[in-house]
Amino acid sequence: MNIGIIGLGSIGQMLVKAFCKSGAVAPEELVVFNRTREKADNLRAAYDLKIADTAQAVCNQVDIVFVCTKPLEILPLLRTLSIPAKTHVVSVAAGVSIADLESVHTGSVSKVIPTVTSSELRGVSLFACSERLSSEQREQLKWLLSRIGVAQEIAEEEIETATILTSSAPGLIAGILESYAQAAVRKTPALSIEIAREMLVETMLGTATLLQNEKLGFDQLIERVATKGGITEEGLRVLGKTLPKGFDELFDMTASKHDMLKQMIHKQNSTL
Ligand SMILES: NC(=O)c1ccc[n+]([C@@H]2O[C@H](COP(=O)([O-])OP(=O)(O)OC[C@H]3O[C@@H](n4cnc5c(N)ncnc54)[C@H](O)[C@@H]3O)[C@@H](O)[C@H]2O)c1
Ligand code: PRO
Repeated sequence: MNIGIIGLGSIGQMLVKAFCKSGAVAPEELVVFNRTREKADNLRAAYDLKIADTAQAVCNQVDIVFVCTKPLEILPLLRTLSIPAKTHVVSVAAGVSIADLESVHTGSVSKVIPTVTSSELRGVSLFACSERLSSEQREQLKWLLSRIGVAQEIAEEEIETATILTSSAPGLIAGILESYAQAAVRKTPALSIEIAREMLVETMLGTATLLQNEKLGFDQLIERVATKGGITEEGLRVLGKTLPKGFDELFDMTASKHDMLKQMIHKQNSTL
């Protein structure tokens, strides 16, 4: 199976690394193109993949192509290409819908929202497929994504909220952890920020492992940690007062950003 990747930024490079690391794809089966050639050359130093000279050249020689450019770059790029109808086009862009993709490609299209944690073969890739997909194409996509983490098929109307739980989450969690560490050091300046960060990372890994291995619910873990009348209970009370409002705002603002992006994409599509 030949797989194309157009755009080798954070997510395009992650896909190359994850597909190779998982063994899902042999490097020789990958055909890549990036606007700046240097990124492709750097990857080539580690993986024996093929570098195409143009995006069109990628599309001419693959069964499935992952387009990993920014949301506003996807449709203009796809419009310049003559993509064989048998080629399955997968967009990873937030805000670009299946209908948008179907307006620029006569063949099968899918929307995937990957996550950077797939470079560790962990995390959730969201996917939604067009009705044009054959069952083989759908199974192939699901298989590829399940090799680099959990492949979660999802209705398009749910994908934006789910993106915040899966794809944005590593960045959001890092932001939460930084704020957690900074607050600890503000409280106790003798504590080093580096040690505070290390303690949180190890604790987060332990927490996730415990939840998963013992199949604990969040409420069960809370009960195990929070001694009745103890310290953690007090911390949870504070979180219960402050976090719901903050998380509601987070989902509202990221939904607004998705809406803004979709409007720009539709405006762009109607003027092209
Ligand atoms: N970063 C994430 O965690 C993440 C997660 C899910 C989805 N996405 C989506 O992935 C896409 C890329 O995001 P990113 O964070 O990797 O951005 P990025 O800016 O790191 O990468 C974009 C890459 O596309 C290349 N590019 C631009 N136009 C091109 C063209 N015409 N032909 C070939 N290459 C071209 C750029 O040179 C760059 O290397 C976005 O649409 C984003 O919504 C990102
Ligand atoms: N990274 C992309 C963004 O921040 C999409 C979800 C994760 O826009």
